[in-house]
Amino acid sequence: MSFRVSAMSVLPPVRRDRIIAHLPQYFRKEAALHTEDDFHNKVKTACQEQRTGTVGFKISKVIVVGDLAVGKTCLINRFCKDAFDKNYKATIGVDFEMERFEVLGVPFSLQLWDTAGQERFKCIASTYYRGAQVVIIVFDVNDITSLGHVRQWLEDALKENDPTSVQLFLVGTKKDLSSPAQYSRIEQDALKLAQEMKAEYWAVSSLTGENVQEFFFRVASLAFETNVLAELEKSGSRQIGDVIRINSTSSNLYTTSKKKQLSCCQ
Ligand SMILES: Nc1nc2c(ncn2[C@@H]2O[C@H](COP(=O)(O)OP(=O)(O)OP(=O)(O)O)[C@@H](O)[C@H]2O)c(=O)[nH]1
Ligand SMILES: [Mg+2]
Repeated sequence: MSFRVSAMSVLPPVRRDRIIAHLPQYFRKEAALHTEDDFHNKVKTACQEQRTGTVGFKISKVIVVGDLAVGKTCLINRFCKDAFDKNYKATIGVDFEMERFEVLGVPFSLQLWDTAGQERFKCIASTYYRGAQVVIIVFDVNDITSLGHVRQWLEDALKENDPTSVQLFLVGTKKDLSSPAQYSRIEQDALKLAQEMKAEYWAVSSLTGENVQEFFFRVASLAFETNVLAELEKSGSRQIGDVIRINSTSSNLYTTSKKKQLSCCQ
């Protein structure tokens, strides 16, 4: 008797509120990773024709960094657990949550790494930065100092990753505590910084939930889109020749992979 266990049969179905059928829009046009109305046509076709290769089985790593108490843990908890705790409990080292989505009918998972902002835990936390596809840098819209530290967080996160392939987001939290006038002042600075860093800018409130789901849907969608495009490029260049290459020199398997291996301690 043959017995097959596939990932699909082991995992429970994706939650109905994690199904993404259209590209969620950016928050601010002037600081968006791209401003297209919908998913790339190539991506839509590939999903329809089920030509997404291994994308559906991969898990994309997302790291969330930023100063202590800016609201990183609350942001993740609002999205993953629909909960909010007004008491501050510092993250010690790191925590992570898995979130499963279905994008254009294809399963897609994000592994969200919540890191510690406190200086004394930073050293442990930074050992988990490596291999991130998405970096989310968080600041508090009521605290200009936390915005000032964003560049340092970026530098630390990119040390452990390939800067050319990371998708970057800059997120202002605690929007509920800010008056519209105060908010729009800090937004000017945040937008400028986001543009310089080539990051997509968002402002959210984990207390009210404002923009939280929209933000994570956008992250999942853009990460997914990038992965499908990369997969298509790979399969486009592979074709018949690759079978021959695999059979003849196995070392080619490694030389075709461009992934950079960075050392942890420098
Ligand atoms: N009003 C309001 N308070 C918030 C919001 N997000 C977080 N807070 C509060 O800010 C404090 C810090 O939140 P955390 O999410 O624990 O901060 P963190 O960035 O994870 O801090 P570390 O783990 O030390 O790096 C807590 O008291 C939260 O209740 C928000 O959107 N609105
Ligand atoms: Mg925390």
